[in-house]
Amino acid sequence: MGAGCCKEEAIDFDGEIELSHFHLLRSVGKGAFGKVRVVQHKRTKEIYALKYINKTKCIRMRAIENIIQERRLLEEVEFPLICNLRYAFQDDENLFMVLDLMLGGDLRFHLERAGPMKEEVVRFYVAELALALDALHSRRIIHRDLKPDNVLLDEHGHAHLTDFNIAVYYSPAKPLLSIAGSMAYMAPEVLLRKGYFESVDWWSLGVVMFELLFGKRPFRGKSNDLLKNSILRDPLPFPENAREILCERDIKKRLGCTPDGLNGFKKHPWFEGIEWDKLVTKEATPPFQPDSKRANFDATHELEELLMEDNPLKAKKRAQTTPETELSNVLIQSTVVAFFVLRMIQK
Ligand SMILES: Nc1ncnc2c1ncn2[C@@H]1O[C@H](COP(=O)(O)OP(=O)(O)OP(=O)(O)O)[C@@H](O)[C@H]1O
Repeated sequence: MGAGCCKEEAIDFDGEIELSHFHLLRSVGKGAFGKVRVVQHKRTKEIYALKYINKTKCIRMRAIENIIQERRLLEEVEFPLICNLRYAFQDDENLFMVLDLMLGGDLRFHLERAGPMKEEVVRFYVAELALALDALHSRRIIHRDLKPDNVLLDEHGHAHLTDFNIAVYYSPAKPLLSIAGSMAYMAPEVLLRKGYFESVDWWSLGVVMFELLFGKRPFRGKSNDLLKNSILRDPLPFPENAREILCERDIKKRLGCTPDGLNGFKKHPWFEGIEWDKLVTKEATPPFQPDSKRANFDATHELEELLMEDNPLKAKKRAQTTPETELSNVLIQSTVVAFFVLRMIQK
């Protein structure tokens, strides 16, 4: 008879949330600082996405401030069309964020798989994203990185805004100056460095709308200078019936930025037929439902994890500190302190 070798340790679900509270399931994605996998809470059986970020890598890539900001913003925002944060915790190696699971894949994946989308499909996504942007802006948050890669579909086909890595709080009294985001989606006012507010997100939404409709971006260039030139000077690309919706260089005329804000946007004839109230509650039926029998993500992440992972994710008790973990914890703590001191000074 074999010895009883593998009895699972009792889990204290009433204590602080930690990795051992979850079953680790398949990998669904990989970002610049970490990976994303499906997890199931062992007690509630709820399924989530777990985003985990290696602390050492994060320090090496000078990204701690972004990660802290992402977590902080997500803790304050809860909206049906945003990929919400449910729990956050850490162990010695990783920072963990448990998010709503989006099984429908991101819009970049769908663009690459099926090419340009039908107008009614794009209209639906643009309308949902407009509501998500408005929810952020009403909390004085600018996303700054809206692009198809950062829009995730749930299993029914509703669009959710995600990736708050470079999102920021803003004050109407203090324009932002820093250049942040993916250049192809950047508004002219970011590139001109004259200061900007939330109008930049409405511009990016226009670029996304164009890309979903036509399968290519409206402004292109082989170098950053050429791309910048294209964004600042090329003729505005929209077809007449939707031209002034977005990608309008004059901020005063850009929909979403006009004095009637989101209402101006909702009233535009291109959105005729959209039932805005039903969108917020997700009662509207999406015009495209992702295929639940196929993986809606790049399966190489999973393969890579199986074949190449030399340090697979495991639930570990937080250790007696080693010099290395001590160093990363000290670095993280001092960055957190510096971050909040800086914010207080800025206020
Ligand atoms: N909540 C989620 N549900 C399902 N899949 C997700 C979820 N969040 C992310 N993913 C998948 O994981 C991939 C990586 O996401 P992640 O946010 O880590 O990286 P990223 O978008 O490159 O951002 P970052 O700039 O933070 O690295 C996404 O492209 C998406 O396919």
